Amino acid sequence: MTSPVRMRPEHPESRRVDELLSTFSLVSAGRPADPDATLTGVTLASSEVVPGDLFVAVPGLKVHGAAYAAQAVAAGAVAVLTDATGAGDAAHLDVPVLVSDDPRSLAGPVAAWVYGAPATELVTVGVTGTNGKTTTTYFLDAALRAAHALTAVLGTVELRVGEEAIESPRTTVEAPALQAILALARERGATAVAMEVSSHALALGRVRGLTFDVVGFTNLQRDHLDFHGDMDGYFRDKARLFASGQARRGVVVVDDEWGRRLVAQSPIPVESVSTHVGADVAADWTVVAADIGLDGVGSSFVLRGPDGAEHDAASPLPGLVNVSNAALAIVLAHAAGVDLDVAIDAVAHAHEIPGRMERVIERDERWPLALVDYAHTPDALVLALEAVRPITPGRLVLVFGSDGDRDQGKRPIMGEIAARLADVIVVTDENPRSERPEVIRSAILDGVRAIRPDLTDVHEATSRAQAIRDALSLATAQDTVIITGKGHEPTQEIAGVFHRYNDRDVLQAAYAAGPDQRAEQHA
Ligand SMILES: CC(=O)N[C@H]1[C@@H](OP(=O)(O)OP(=O)(O)OC[C@H]2O[C@@H](n3ccc(=O)[nH]c3=O)[C@H](O)[C@@H]2O)O[C@H](CO)[C@@H](O)[C@@H]1O[C@H](C)C(=O)N[C@@H](C)C(=O)N[C@H](CCC(=O)O)C(=O)O
Ligand SMILES: Nc1ncnc2c1ncn2[C@@H]1O[C@H](COP(=O)(O)OP(=O)(O)OP(=O)(O)O)[C@@H](O)[C@H]1O
Repeated sequence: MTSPVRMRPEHPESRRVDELLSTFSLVSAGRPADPDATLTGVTLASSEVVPGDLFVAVPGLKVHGAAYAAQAVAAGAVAVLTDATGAGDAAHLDVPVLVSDDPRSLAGPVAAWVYGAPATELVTVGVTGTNGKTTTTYFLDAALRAAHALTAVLGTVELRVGEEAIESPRTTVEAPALQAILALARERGATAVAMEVSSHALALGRVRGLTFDVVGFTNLQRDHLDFHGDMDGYFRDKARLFASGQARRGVVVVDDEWGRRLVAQSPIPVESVSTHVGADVAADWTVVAADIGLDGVGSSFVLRGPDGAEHDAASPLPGLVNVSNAALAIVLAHAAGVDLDVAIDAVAHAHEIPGRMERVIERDERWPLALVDYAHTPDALVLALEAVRPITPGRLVLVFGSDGDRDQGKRPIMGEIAARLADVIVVTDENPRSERPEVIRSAILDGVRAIRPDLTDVHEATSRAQAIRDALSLATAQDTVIITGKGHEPTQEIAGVFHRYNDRDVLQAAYAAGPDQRAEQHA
């Protein structure tokens, strides 16, 4: 995977180590700070150190970063910021060691300081929620692009500044990497940034040191309970984005109780958006009518603003959830200073988003329609299947699995959903990680069996690529094949190894091999 190291300013500002000490009231351990020593960057990972960096050594869930301080210094780190425990390990190093009670929380503010507070020169918008962050962020970027000459978009799919993009290592990068990217964006002349903010990022302080101009909330659904404990804990972590000092104002979708709770308790001013037509939820912005296009291309809807004026709008992706994402993106862009009509028009014409209801094979007389979607939670799976049903004259063929080392409870639930809403099911692997893949598949199949005890039209494939080929060979041209769970992901993680793998590539290779090959497989 490409590292975010490349996303750094070419001409960084420099800061003196002794100033860092006084600005953040740090205690010095080990060698005293040389008054001439300067810092030009910050990192949390020894493997990403660039000469001139401050290495922030934090206590992790697995190891203490201070164990890698010597490696960081060998790679060019000029100082180490750590806690009292880490200071013991780092004291012998030939660089100043600065001590704080909570170096992880300081990493963002310190990086913002080193890079010269880049966010203050950018319009910054952050989007959180279980589902829809990526989609909303891309819709939002389309609207920001209509008003700004250059923008950046940061999230699960990629880290993009203008036309320069790299694969993203995760949804929200570590705080120092984020500040470096913001500094690069500013250096390149970008004036607006749309980014996804995961609950892990909020829990681990990755957006500290950045005050967003506007933040958005999509929804809260069951996910990541392995990390956050329960839904209340998950909500508390998400709600951290809506805090004074973290954001100036917010926009919240109030379709679920969590959104309504967030509005009720938010310490920052928020606007609410209700997107379920007829739900009768009081909100500042309301989707009062929606025409969910049966062509699977998109939907049109009417958005009523706080002044009562009604606006014709559209989502370029199918399904009700994308009406919700489009409405949120429009209101976020407007709150971030984009003219409302400009935002509505730009969102309606937003480009396709990798792995989000992405149509890879179009239906013709020989091929089924085949799509890739990132749905990997029970609710998202329901929505994805419901979105494609109206555009499926024949049977709905679903290929899916569930991640290893992640929430185990959702496996049978997703199996049940598949059995209820799809006609033909191919259960396969997602990212098994350290778990045995057959154990994961078996948990999913338990759920399938609860609805379809005889397992009619249910298949199991040990290789995901084979599962996709199987699905294509099972499908007729009237059917729709939908592959959920991995979306744009460029790798599959099996037993600690990341294999290059992408659902879209497999579909395209099968398509390139031709329908005859498909028929042969069928035979
Ligand atoms: C659960 C979680 O988020 N863990 C994060 C946490 O890891 P950790 O506390 O276990 O760190 P550790 O491995 O003990 O290492 C401690 C410190 O030593 C450093 N280190 C470690 C080894 C080394 O060789 N050199 C080195 O410098 C590490 O960079 C780290 O700073 O801190 C590390 C950096 O400080 C993160 O890289 C790591 O994210 C891991 C990789 C991860 O997979 N996170 C996922 C779950 C995540 O954040 N996902 C969300 C999206 C979720 C979603 O919505 O789907 C995301 O934003 O991507
Ligand atoms: N507003 C929404 N409500 C519920 N489900 C949605 C919504 N938007 C998208 N989805 C479903 O969730 C899946 C993930 O969408 P998207 O990638 O936009 O979300 P995300 O928040 O970025 O997810 P992740 O954090 O896992 O990367 C989509 O493939 C779709 O099936």
